[in-house]
Amino acid sequence: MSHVTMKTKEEAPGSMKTGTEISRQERFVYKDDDVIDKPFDWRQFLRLFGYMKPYARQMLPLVLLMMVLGTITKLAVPFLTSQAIDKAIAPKTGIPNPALLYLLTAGVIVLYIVQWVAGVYRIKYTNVIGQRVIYDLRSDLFKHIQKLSFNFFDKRPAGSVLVRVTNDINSLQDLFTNGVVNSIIDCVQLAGIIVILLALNWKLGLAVMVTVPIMFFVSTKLRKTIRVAWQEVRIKNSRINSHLNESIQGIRVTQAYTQELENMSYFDAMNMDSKKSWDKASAMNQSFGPIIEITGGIGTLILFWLGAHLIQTGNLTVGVLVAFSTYVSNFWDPINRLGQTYNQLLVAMASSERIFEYLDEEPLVRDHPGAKPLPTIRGDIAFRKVYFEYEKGRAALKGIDLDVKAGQSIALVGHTGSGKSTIINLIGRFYDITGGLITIDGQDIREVTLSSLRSQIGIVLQDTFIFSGTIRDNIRFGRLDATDKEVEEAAKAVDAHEFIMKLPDGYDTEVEERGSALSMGQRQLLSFARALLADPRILILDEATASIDTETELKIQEALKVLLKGRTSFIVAHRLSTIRHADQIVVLDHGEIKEMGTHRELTEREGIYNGLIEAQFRFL
Ligand SMILES: Nc1ncnc2c1ncn2[C@@H]1O[C@H](COP(=O)(O)OP(=O)(O)OP(=O)(O)O)[C@@H](O)[C@H]1O
Repeated sequence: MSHVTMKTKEEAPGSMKTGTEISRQERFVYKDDDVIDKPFDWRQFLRLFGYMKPYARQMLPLVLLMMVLGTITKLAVPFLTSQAIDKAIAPKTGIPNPALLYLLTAGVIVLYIVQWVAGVYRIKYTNVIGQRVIYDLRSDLFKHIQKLSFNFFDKRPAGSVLVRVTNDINSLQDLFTNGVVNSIIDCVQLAGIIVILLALNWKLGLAVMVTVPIMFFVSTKLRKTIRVAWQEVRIKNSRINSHLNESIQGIRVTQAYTQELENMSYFDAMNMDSKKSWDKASAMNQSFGPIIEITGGIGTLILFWLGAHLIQTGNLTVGVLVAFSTYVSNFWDPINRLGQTYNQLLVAMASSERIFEYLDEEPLVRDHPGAKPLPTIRGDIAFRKVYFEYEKGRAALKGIDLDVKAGQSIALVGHTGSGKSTIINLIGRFYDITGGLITIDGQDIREVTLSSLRSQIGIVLQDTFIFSGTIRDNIRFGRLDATDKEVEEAAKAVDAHEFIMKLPDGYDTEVEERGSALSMGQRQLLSFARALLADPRILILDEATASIDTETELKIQEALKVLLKGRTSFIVAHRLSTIRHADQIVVLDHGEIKEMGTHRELTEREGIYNGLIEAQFRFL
């Protein structure tokens, strides 16, 4: 793996870079694969083809039957043609045999029909198998990615995850729908042609095939470079996709900073890069065609030269020569296709390696063996000497001790980066602590099942994620079996009902992903309703920092009171009104608790809290 950065111009050693150059060159960094030519990995190959297993029994026999029928009929036609020439049109006796000619012609027609029907059904069944395999792979991958822990997503841009679920899976599609079956057909056909050629006239057969090893050698060498070139195209496209995803997600910031032109020129460079690599690979690919044609031409030359000689010496009939020429022309196609399938297979192996890498990624946070479901909780939470680091050697929390009684509300305050979000991430076990113990009602949270723990914790994040769908669906996300009435009651309780009813279709108004048509305050109220509907014993809330008008602020404060009532709550608090009402305020600094107490207790001290409060007032 390597970091790939776009460079707009070559850096001269020791040259000075301007700010613009630095930002243009190093602004976007995407993690790509290197173009590597790995030895064939049989275990991975078997794992990949294991996906065909569930369908092999039902459909593979049918596919094989169609394949055999198709191949036999294809190979039989030239033979019948040779018989028609030698026995019906120009037999040794000199008397043509029209009856036999009609019979053989009818035979050829029947063979073509069988070949056509077999082809139609073979394609139909292989497509079904291929599509099912792709469906299974895609859904396995999606299911697995959903289970992966936060740390997995911390390390990867969304675009690159997206590329694996889309591009990499798609690149397997061709192999499964065409490649596999076609290559079996090609092998059978090739073997059939070789046997027939040798049986018809072994001398001529061997002479025609003399070019095969030469062609094989040349093409193997060439294909390797072609394959690497195509791999490069794939990597460049994958980088474009990552960048596209990032650009669209960040379009508002781009426009706000009027960076559109910069972005366009960066994208242009990427696009051009991709086009160039495509041109290169495609030109290389085209060079392969003439090699096959020249070899085929040499084969045909040998055939007619030696064939004519053999006919003159009475060792070959015209019919056999005609059959030979058809077989020989059918000989190069399978060889060509086999080479292509081999390339396709190697590309698929590279893709499947990337897919399996994700599938093999174990969620860091998972149920321990013997984990029991957490019974319905009261909501006592305790932190005992809790240590945590996201990256080895960089402690984010250092020995946190905290006791929270059921029903209490805790406000977490502190400078940016002091560890507030980290604490709330640990309660829901989105990361596992590196030292110490966190208990809920006296139970170590690592000893209970994740689903039983998380289902009893409600989380309202600062970035309130609204999914595409109706307002009703978005609130119901808190508890999927809630009735419409319950959804509306939750909305009423947090005072969201009024604004929802003003929307064009009320609760049935469709909102786009991220709820961009809603205001920040509205999104927040919706997420409160969602959390209220879930009715968790423990509530975690990352308060939005964005300033909202006083009226909405009051609304949110009222909604919060409803939401927090009777629940243990942790709030990353930014507003004085929220902080003041908390039962305990925990002041964090560089991952440690520096002060703890009620608002009154803390304001009486000359500590960090006082400094934070004063700073807030200074800006008012
Ligand atoms: N996903 C992550 N990977 C690595 N380090 C992280 C990650 N998230 C946070 N950190 C680091 O852990 C420390 C604590 O971060 P945390 O997000 O808990 O701070 P915070 O108090 O919530 O800050 P803010 O008020 O700015 O949200 C910081 O030094 C931060 O850089």
